[in-house]
Amino acid sequence: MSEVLELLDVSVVRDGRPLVDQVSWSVTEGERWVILGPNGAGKTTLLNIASSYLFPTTGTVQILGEKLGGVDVFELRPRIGIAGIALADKLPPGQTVLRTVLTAAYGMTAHWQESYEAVDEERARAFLDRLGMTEYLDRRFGTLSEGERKRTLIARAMMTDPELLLLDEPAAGLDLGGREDLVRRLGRLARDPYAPSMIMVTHHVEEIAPGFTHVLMIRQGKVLAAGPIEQELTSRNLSRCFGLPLVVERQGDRWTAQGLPLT
Ligand SMILES: Nc1ncnc2c1ncn2[C@@H]1O[C@H](COP(=O)(O)OP(=O)(O)OP(=O)(O)O)[C@@H](O)[C@H]1O
Repeated sequence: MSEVLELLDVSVVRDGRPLVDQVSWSVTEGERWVILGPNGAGKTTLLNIASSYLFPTTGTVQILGEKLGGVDVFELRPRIGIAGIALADKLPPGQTVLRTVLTAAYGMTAHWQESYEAVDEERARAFLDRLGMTEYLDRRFGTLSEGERKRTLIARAMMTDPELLLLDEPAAGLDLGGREDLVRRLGRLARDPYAPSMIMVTHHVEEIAPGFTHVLMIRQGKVLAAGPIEQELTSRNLSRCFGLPLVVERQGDRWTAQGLPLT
């Protein structure tokens, strides 16, 4: 098993303040990680490092065996799939869902003159189908609901056959049905042995799909806990992470958390 991601003593400092503070973390091939933490904790900053878009102020980062700073990021990036809100804003709203997914195969956000291979189109249709988007192939991306947009972005991220898949709050803004539908689909992906290693940022333990194996908890840029989910996703760790008394429970293969009542 090889390391997919390795951060050693990584800090990101802006305006004299560490957004990520001496983080050491490694993700091994096949693992599925959840990053949990309150608003402003540094979760997206960590994902931006993992996607090679942000270089740390200090420390070293290895992504898919390549050292950040010593590798051409344009060769590295196609090996990483990213589904996040920031990307959604960069995609042309007038482009169809199918085109939106297809353009990922060529590492671009809009389609110009490139001719797509039939095999690419088949792949795009297959990923969209797995995410329940078959009925929307010809719809314009900009007209999709938030849930439909998120599922399209995940299909898009899978297009390049990435070795590492990064999901930034995939269930944020979804209604209960939409969340549960997405969690089921992510669960299927997480348990697929051929699926890439995965890192998902979330605010809610209810959004952790079955099949996720590890959790990293971060608060004010510092890692509070990192390791196997059954070991680290405890009431104690979660309470420290979010800064109030919380009780976390496992129900079957899902998680729930509640604050303790005020006395
Ligand atoms: N370029 C920047 N310059 C200064 N501060 C920044 C910059 N980018 C992010 N920050 C700050 O760094 C902190 C961590 O941001 P980050 O987006 O990583 O948090 P997060 O855990 O993803 O938060 P959320 O859950 O709200 O999305 C925040 O306080 C944010 O305001």
